[in-house]
Amino acid sequence: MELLDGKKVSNDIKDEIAVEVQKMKDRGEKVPHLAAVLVGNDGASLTYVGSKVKACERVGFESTLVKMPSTTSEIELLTKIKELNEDDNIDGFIVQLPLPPQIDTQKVLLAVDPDKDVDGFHPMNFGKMALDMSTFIPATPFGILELLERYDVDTKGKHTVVIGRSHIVGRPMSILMGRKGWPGNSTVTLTHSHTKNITQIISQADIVISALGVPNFLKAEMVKDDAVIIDVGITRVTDETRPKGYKIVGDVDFENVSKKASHITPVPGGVGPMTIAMLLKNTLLARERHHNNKK
Ligand SMILES: Nc1nc2c(c(=O)[nH]1)N[C@@H](CN(C=O)c1ccc(C(=O)N[C@@H](CCC(=O)O)C(=O)O)cc1)CN2
Repeated sequence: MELLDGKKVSNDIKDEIAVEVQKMKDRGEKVPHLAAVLVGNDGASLTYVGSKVKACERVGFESTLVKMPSTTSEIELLTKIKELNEDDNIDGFIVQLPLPPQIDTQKVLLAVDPDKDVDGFHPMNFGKMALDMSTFIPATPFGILELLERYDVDTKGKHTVVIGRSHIVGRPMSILMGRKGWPGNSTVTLTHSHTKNITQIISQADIVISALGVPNFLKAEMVKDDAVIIDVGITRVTDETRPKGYKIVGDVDFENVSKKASHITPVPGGVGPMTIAMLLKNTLLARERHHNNKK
C-alpha cells in the first residue's frame, strides 16, 4: 500500500508557488492577493480560513480576512462581495461555506465575479470545467487530481465510484474523473443517498472517492483488493483526551481498508491540505490572468 501523502505534496506545491512569487517580486510585479470572507464563528470554518491566511503568508501572497457576524443579512454580504469584485487590489476571493441559514448560498456564489472566483463555484466556471475549458477548478477535486498525478496513479479505463454529490466535491469530481486525459478517462458512477445497491457498486470500484462525512463508513469488506481509496470526509468527533477536545475522522476505516488498498489518503493529512494548496494555485492563476488583462 502506498500512502497518498497530501501534507507532503501540499508542502511541495507551496514551495513551487513560493518560487513563482519570488520571480514576480524580482520582476517588480505585484504579488497575488487572496481575500477570504467568513460569516459567523463556526469553529471548523475559522480553522480553515485561518489555514488559508497562513498558507498565503508562507508562499508570499497578500491576504485579507473579512470577518462578518453570524447575523449578517444577505444584502450585507452581497454588498461586501460587490466591493471585493470592484477592488482592483484583490486578485481572487472566496466566501467560506457553509453560510448561515438566512443567506441564500446560490445567490452569493452567483454574485462573485467569475474572474475572481478562485473557488470555481460560479456556474460560469463550473460550466467551463465541464466543457474542458481553462478555468478555476474547485480546490478539493483539483487537489485529488493533483495527488493522483503526482503519485502516478493510473485512472484510464478504471471504474471510479464517487460517494456524495455535493457541489464542492462529489459533482465536480465525477465530471473531472470522466474527462479526456489524465487523471481522467475513467468510467464514473456518482452515488448518493438514493443509490440502490451502493455496497455492491462500491465493491466493483477500482477507485473510490468518498465525500460523505460519515465517520468510518467505508469498511474493508466493502472494497476490492488493490483499490485506490480517496477519503474526503473530515468530521470532528469529541475526544476529551486531545488538547483541542476533538479528533478528525474520515469516511474510511483506515486501519483495515489500508491493508487491502493499493493507494490511500489519510485523514488528517490527505485531501484537506491539498484543498488549501490548490486554492493558492487558483489564486496564482487569477493573478496571472489579471496581470495579463491589464497589459
Ligand atoms: N468556500 C469554500 N468553503 C469550503 C470549502 C472550499 O473549498 N471552499 N471546502 C471545505 C472546507 N475547507 C476549505 O475551505 C477545508 C477543509 C479541510 C481542510 C484541512 O486541511 N483539513 C485538515 C484537518 C484540519 C482540522 O480540522 O484540524 C486535514 O484534513 O488534514 C482544509 C480546508 C468546506 N467549505
